[in-house]
Amino acid sequence: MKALRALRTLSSKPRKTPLNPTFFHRFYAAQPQEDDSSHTPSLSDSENGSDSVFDSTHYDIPTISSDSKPKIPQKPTWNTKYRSKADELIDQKKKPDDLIFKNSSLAKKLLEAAVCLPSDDEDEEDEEEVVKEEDQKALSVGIIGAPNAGKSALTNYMVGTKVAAVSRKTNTTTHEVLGVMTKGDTQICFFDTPGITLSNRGCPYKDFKVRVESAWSSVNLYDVLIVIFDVHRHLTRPDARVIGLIKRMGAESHPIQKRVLCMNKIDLVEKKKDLLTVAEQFKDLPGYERHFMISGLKGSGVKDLTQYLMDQAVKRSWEEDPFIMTEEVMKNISLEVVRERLLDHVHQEIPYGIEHRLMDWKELRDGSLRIEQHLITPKLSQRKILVGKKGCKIGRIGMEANEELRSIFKRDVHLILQVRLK
Ligand SMILES: Nc1nc2c(ncn2[C@@H]2O[C@H](COP(=O)(O)OP(=O)(O)OP(=O)(O)O)[C@@H](O)[C@H]2O)c(=O)[nH]1
Repeated sequence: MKALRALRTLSSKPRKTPLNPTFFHRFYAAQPQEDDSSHTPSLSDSENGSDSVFDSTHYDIPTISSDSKPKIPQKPTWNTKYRSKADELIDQKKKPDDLIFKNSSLAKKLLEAAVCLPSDDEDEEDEEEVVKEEDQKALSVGIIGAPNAGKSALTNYMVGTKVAAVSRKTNTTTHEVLGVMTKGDTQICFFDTPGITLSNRGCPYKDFKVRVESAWSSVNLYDVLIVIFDVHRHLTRPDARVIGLIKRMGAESHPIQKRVLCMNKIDLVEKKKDLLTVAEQFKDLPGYERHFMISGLKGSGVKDLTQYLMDQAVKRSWEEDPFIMTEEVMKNISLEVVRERLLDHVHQEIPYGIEHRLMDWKELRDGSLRIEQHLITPKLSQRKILVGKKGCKIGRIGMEANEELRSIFKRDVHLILQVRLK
């Protein structure tokens, strides 16, 4: 939500569609916060020992400067004898058959692509051009689905950076996050709605209620609504509530909004004909303009979906500056990245109970970032699990997060994570 607000302020123009005015419960804050540890019962040194702190300067982490040393282009390491044999097989000169020719040229292209360095043309493709306001097109897209359906993973894949924590547990989307994809003259803003669910496992009731209400109230405000569900789960353990959601959203076509149904996680479905059975089940719903079979995590089918969305964009000036990643957004990303690592490494229900705060954010003279975050646990036992033996768990979380932040922000990052008791 903070990211959302921060990005909105970039635009001097008032937003035409008021997007989701509802108050979202904030699980964590992106603003550096006052350390109120003075108000909490103080810990003895042994309880709050140095192993509860991860400090990236204590580890041998490569720096941007060490990375940027000129790289000598690597020569292929294959044995030339085998290479010429492979060439021979691929060419199949003695059998000029159409299919063989197609396969061999495809295989050759793949080989070439695998060994060649990115060309200057590809670099240029990534460069964004200034698009005049009168030429701009825009689209707002909401993604709705049951918890764990893969909304965050799909958003991340399409936007291309970490905007929402993805995890194995449900209800990880604790606030609405805006992802912006700008390609050519078109800008698409994605709204990753918090899960609509009838089960409140893993999150307190009050929070749960706010989330459900806010998700429903935002549904009608988007130009396009993606209704997403986990098709693998649907085939193995169909959930009546998910079927209810799909049917409800597709019951009748919306006067303005276009709705599409996305069957996600197709990579997990072994028998592909099972997908057709599911498609058949929902094919008569008049509310959906298109059906897509996708894997938001692996990317299959996402290109078609993205193209469909690009085609829906209308002449409207962009809401967001495509060139700027504001500090506010960076702060949120730093929290999301750490949270994602946390969810990956701590398999108990702990991540939902801890408070996650950004305590300090500084851009240093050399351009690097110093980021300090605190993980505050309600129980000592939880703090111990998070810290791990001699600090190995928090160390691992910190190392991985530091590395990822460095690659997202393209600068050196000095990350400090402190685990402490409430
Ligand atoms: N194999 C596979 N796993 C996926 C796919 N999409 C998402 N996942 C996994 O499913 C889990 C849930 O994904 P999320 O993107 O966090 O789901 P969500 O709908 O945002 O979840 P909530 O925040 O709880 O509403 C994660 O472990 C993802 O890695 C997919 O296409 N294939």
